[in-house]
Formats: sequence, C-alpha cells, structure tokens
Amino acid sequence: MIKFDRVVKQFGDLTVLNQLSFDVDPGERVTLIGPSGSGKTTILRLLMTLEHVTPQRDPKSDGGVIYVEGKPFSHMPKGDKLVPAKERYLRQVRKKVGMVFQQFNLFPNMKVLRNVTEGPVHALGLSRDEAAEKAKSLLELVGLSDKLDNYPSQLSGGQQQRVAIARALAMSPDILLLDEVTSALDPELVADVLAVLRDIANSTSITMLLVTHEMSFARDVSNRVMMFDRGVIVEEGGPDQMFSDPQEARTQDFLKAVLAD
Ligand SMILES: Nc1ncnc2c1ncn2[C@@H]1O[C@H](COP(=O)(O)OP(=O)(O)OP(=O)(O)O)[C@@H](O)[C@H]1O
Repeated sequence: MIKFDRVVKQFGDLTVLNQLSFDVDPGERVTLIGPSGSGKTTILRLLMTLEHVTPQRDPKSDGGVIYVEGKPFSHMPKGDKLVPAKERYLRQVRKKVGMVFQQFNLFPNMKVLRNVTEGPVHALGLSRDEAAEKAKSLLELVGLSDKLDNYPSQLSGGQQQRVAIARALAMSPDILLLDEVTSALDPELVADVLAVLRDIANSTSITMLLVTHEMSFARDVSNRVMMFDRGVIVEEGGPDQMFSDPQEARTQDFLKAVLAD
C-alpha cells in the first residue's frame, strides 16, 4: 500500500530522512513516534506531495522512491517543471491519500457543509447533490449534523477538527494521515475527536498513519508502532510490546518523557 525505499530527504545540510525504508500493508494502522525533529511530519508531507524527494548528483542528497499502491511518486528531478501528464498522474495518486493536520485548515469563508463538499465536487467530479449527500452522512458520523450551516469560526476547536476529518474522508481516500490532530485542542475537547477517530478505525478498513502523543489512543488503534530518531527507525513492533516492553534505550527514554508530561 505504501512503500518507502531508501528515502533520503534533506533540508539544506540537514538530513531529515536517512535511507529510510518501510512498508505499510492495506488496512494497517501505524503510529509514528519519536522526538521532535525526527522526521515524522516530513514522512506524512511527502505522502501528501507537500514535500518532494529531489535527487541530485551528489550521492548524499535526496534519493530513494516512495510508492503508493505500487505506483512510484514523489520522485522529482530538481528543477524539472511538472509536465501535464506527470501532474495528472501525481494528482491520481494523491487522491488516494487524505490528511488531517494539527491546525484544522478549514476554509473560513465557507459553511461547514461546503467545506466538506468542495473537494468531491472539484477533484472527484461529483454533482453538488451527490457531494452534499455524502457530506451529510460523514458529518453525521462525526456528530455534527446540526452544524451544516455554521461557519468554522462558530465552532469549537474540537468541532472544527471533526469537520476536517469529515472533509478528508469525503475524498474517499485509501490512506488517512493524521498529524497530531489533537495537539492544538483544549484538553476537554480531545476526547470527542479521539472517539470519532476510534469509530472510523473500528468501522472502516482505511489504512492509517498517525503521528500522536496520545499514547493510549495509539495503543488502542494501531497494529504497529515505529519509533524514529534522526530520520531512521530505531525500533518497531506491536503496540503492546512497544509501550510495555520497549527494547531500545532511545524508545524507553522517549516514552518515559512523554508519559511524564
Ligand atoms: N520546509 C522545511 N525547511 C527546512 N527545514 C525543515 C522543513 N520542514 C521540516 N524541517 C526540519 O526537518 C526536521 C524534521 O521535521 P519534522 O517536522 O519532520 O519532524 P517531526 O518528527 O514531525 O517533529 P515534531 O514532533 O516536532 O512535529 C526538523 O529539524 C525541521 O526543522
């Protein structure tokens, strides 16, 4: 479903991902943990094509290939303009991936329903009626059927994040990326958002990659936990083993620090 094959990503002199290889199978839920700056968000951003691997001649610079459903993408020779066919191809692959960010990134001038219907109308070619029907059922799933005509500014942070989740799902992605989706929320709003995500995890077979500091949530929903440090996987395993019996000192120290927070 997802494959990183010896991916190297640099920002200037900083090597953020260092010959990183891993696979994610269809339907897997994988949690990425690790200290700040270890490259977790960069992995998600590469999958969303918000960042690119841009190989150059220098063997130390960017390299490797990322595959989604067997198709290579995010491999862009530096300086090349995207030709239309390649852009179309990338758009096709990108449609398979949905992302929810820490900041909700809703369109502030559109009502809730419109926030969720815009993508399906413009990117999937659904009619306004079809998109509205789909959006309403997703907004019901996230518990916001009574907010269709509200603007984002009229909602709490937790409600806005639930709209963002419905908006990502409205594109029918095969893969859902969640990047610290509760970090910007007041503590009392976190539980509702996590409950919605638990429901989605339990009721769909969508593949998920999560970056989260909510360890009990990660333990509940993930099949696998990968611990990153400096752009490499230090340790990986099932959630019970990783959270109860981590083997590597860096994982032990990281979890101690997070749990003491
Ligand atoms: N666009 C960019 N330009 C320059 N440096 C960047 C860019 N994006 C990320 N970085 C740097 O790359 C490193 C890895 O960042 P990344 O956001 O992937 O880490 P992270 O593990 O998600 O951290 P956090 O837990 O704090 O979100 C950091 O040192 C960051 O400053």
